[in-house]
Amino acid sequence: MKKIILASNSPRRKEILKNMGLNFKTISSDIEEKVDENESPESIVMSLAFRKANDIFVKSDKDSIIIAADTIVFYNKVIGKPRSKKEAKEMLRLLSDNTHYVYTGVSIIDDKNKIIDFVKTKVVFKKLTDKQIDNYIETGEPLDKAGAYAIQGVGSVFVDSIEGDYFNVVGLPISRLSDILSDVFNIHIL
Ligand SMILES: Cc1cn([C@H]2C[C@H](O)[C@@H](COP(=O)(O)OP(=O)(O)OP(=O)(O)O)O2)c(=O)[nH]c1=O
Repeated sequence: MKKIILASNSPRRKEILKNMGLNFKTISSDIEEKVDENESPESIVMSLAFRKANDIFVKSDKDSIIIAADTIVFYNKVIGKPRSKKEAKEMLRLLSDNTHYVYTGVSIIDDKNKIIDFVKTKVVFKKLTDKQIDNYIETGEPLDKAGAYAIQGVGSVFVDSIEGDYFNVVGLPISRLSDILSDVFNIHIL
């Protein structure tokens, strides 16, 4: 059986994969997450996911399968992780009372296959007051999250509805990933 490596620093991705009962280890990739904002959101997340996976693939034993992902929010433009509280506030004001899309690119590679795919989830936000945004930022939750919120945390109270895979918003489209593992890599979660 090949060794599975999750190329990620994200505790959320680790948790989602762990819940599937798979045996894997985590190694964080340290690629620079530079994006060309003129590219489409799907090509941005797919290319970053592939670069994270490939970074670890080239440093690993050849009998490894590497999984990596990248998540961004899209509302008229690409919204990544906020670099400051001020940026977090700007992002949350943009998302307030609007519909945005969360894109997660996922890449799975071994010595025979290099798969890159993405999943898109629609998220509708309620109207937020400045006070709610300020209080939320003070929790510290938004700072390492694309779009400056966490649907799995207190940020859930901002969400009116979603259409699509919830886990894709949290950072790992586990249902699609499981299909790819099964169809291409002969790894069956169930
Ligand atoms: C929208 C949203 C994003 N996020 C997170 C998922 C990702 O971890 C993060 C986006 O940053 P990413 O660059 O995709 O991932 P990361 O830097 O956290 O981890 P790594 O590159 O090492 O795998 O935002 C949530 O946890 N909840 C949410 O609701």
